[in-house]
Amino acid sequence: MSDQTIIRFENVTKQYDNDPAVLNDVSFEIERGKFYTLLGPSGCGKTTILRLIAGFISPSKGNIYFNNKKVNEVPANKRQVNTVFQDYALFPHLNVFENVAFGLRIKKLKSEMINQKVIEALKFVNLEGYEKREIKEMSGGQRQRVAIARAIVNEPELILLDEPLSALDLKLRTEMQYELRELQRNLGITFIFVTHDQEEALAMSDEIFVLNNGKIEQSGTPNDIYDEPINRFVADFIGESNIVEGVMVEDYVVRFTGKTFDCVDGGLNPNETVEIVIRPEDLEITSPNVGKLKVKVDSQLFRGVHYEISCYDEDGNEWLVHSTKKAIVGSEIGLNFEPEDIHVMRLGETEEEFDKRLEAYEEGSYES
Ligand SMILES: Nc1ncnc2c1ncn2[C@@H]1O[C@H](COP(=O)(O)OP(=O)(O)OP(=O)(O)O)[C@@H](O)[C@H]1O
Repeated sequence: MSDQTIIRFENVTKQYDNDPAVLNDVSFEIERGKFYTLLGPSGCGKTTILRLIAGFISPSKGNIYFNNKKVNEVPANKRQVNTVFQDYALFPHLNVFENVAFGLRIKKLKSEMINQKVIEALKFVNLEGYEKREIKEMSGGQRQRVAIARAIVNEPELILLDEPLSALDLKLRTEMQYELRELQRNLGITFIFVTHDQEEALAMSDEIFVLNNGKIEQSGTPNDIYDEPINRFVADFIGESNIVEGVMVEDYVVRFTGKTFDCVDGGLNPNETVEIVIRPEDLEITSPNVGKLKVKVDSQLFRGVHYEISCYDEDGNEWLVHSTKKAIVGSEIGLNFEPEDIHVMRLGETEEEFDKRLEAYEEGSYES
């Protein structure tokens, strides 16, 4: 554990009543001053993690530490945490100023102090001058900023954001992604952000936790997760992928679609069955006799920045290609890629096993 750790989950399981566990033996650490994203499909347990951190619910098993102190039973109002909810949960009968001032009034701060802090928080979210406005007179994006001002005015150590951008249209959503990221950097407070939108997670986060069925499948920087997904779920969930079965020949050599290719992976057993991921943007279109793979173009969609081309090889595997070059539907083309574009995944490997294998392999001491 580093000195920077603010939250630590130690083998946390959460079960509601006698239902099956919605979080299952989850362990992770959150560091000070970073932007984290919990990413995963509906029902995977993202909100449950936020509610455990906020103190709205307690774990069924395991421990939660806040600044190295166990807080399993510490109530929400005794934690230095503020939550921005999906619907913002603003008070419709109070104006902008009073919405932001609410928590400070409960703490019984002097009115000059409240004034100063509220104005400062509104300045931070670019809403200076909006103090007297009614909530119903504010747009979706502005309401979002009021909710954030209400969270930061309390100077929490941690801000939790539960899908705060999901109600906004695409343009405003993109704008708010920039704003939120900028705000987090300027404040230096840890943000934990929940989304099921993978592009949003990749764009905003220092670190992403990919969740599935109450477990963390993989955690890491956006680059780590995009470039080295550890299994089919992560590869599929983060971006689009071509996934085919293969066999490891030896370190740096893998066989798939009946051919042998150089790759950059190792630490696997010879003849071990593996899964291969190649991202659509890493496939380059060339003539059929030159390409490493020969495929037939099945369909093509223009996506603005690229064509999305669906092809099939002779074994019936589908290959999705993102290319600025147009292809002809029904024609044969070749596909090229570099050794580092091939990502090899060991079947059923956990994140811990993956990290250990990589470490041992890089140190040259791997024994399988
Ligand atoms: N109070 C509760 N009582 C019983 N089951 C619950 C309760 N709250 C959540 N659950 C269940 O726990 C599971 C995880 O829910 P959670 O809200 O954490 O998921 P999520 O990943 O945030 O989903 P979404 O993206 O849809 O909000 C779901 O199956 C949900 O039905």
